[in-house]
Amino acid sequence: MSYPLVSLAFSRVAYTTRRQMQNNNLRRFSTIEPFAVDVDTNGETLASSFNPVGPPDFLSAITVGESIRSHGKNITRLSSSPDIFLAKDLIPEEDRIILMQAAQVQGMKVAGTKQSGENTVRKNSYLTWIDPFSIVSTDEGSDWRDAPLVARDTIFKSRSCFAHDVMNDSMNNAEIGICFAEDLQVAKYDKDGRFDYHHDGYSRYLTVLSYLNGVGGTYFPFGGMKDELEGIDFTNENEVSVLSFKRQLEKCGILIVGEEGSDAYLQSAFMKPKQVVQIEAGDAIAFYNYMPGGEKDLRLLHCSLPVPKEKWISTAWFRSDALTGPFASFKKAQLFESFYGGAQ
Ligand SMILES: O=C(O)CCC(=O)C(=O)O
Ligand SMILES: [Fe+2]
Repeated sequence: MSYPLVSLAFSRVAYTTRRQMQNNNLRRFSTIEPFAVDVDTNGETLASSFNPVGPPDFLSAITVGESIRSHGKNITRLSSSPDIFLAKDLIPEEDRIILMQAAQVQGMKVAGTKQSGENTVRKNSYLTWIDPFSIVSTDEGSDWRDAPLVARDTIFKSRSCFAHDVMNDSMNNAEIGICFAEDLQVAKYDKDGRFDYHHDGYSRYLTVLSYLNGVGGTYFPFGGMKDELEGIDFTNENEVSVLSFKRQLEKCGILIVGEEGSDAYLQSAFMKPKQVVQIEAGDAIAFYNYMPGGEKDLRLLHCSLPVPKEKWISTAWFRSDALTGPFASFKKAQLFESFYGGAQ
């Protein structure tokens, strides 16, 4: 039995497993709701909630403000729809020092991500990438030479805590067609450095951002705004119209602050957050940038506000070219079938 290729002509493919098709001899598709699978068996309930580009089940299960302990870390849900989590103490101090030293030794480039046109959206910001698999000798005794090991460990912890089981399995099996991790990015902002509103894009379905020196400044205008956002299709808008919508809101979003405190940010008229979350050095936030159907979720727009002092972060990005974009539903049905299909 093959997949209903005819449905591929539509931008949405029915999320119907092969087993279901065999059982029901049915081909269902919808151009409105790709995951509206009728629920009449446990298998189908599982299918309708199966979202490999979302949080793992143990995190999906917790509500905003609730914490759990998993993989040795304390994880709290900061927002639901969009999903944002906080992990305490993801990177220990000695590893943070190694990453910052290695970035400097390796050399950091001016970060100049371009938006359309010539405007660069980052200011006073520098970055480098730490290759987790570069072969290094520790003979010479410099701590920063351990950086690849630290990068590997950081990426591994990030995905163990935050990637869906299916994605972790795929990464364990090096199925890069489904999911892979980028090298670890280390970025530094000088005082007044910033990174304007953006969506992480490039099929980066999961971002795990760790604060290396305890300075925050990350702002999610639509974090923690589930009810206010009811009925708005954030996949059909463009970033400009989404941001103009934001301007209508009196108070919105989640601001992450560190040891620098919130005053510097709140004095600017730039934004009025609904919630301020305090982080410490070593803490990490994780967020999921794509909808189950593969569309960019613009509720995950975020920025780094201009920082009052030097700021260091490292970022682990997990990408799925297969599960973002127009054929995501099709690929997801295939994945569901291979992971859960046999169990029914
Ligand atoms: O520096 C921050 O707080 C945000 C960084 C960020 O959004 C990115 O690197 O994509
Ligand atoms: Fe970002």
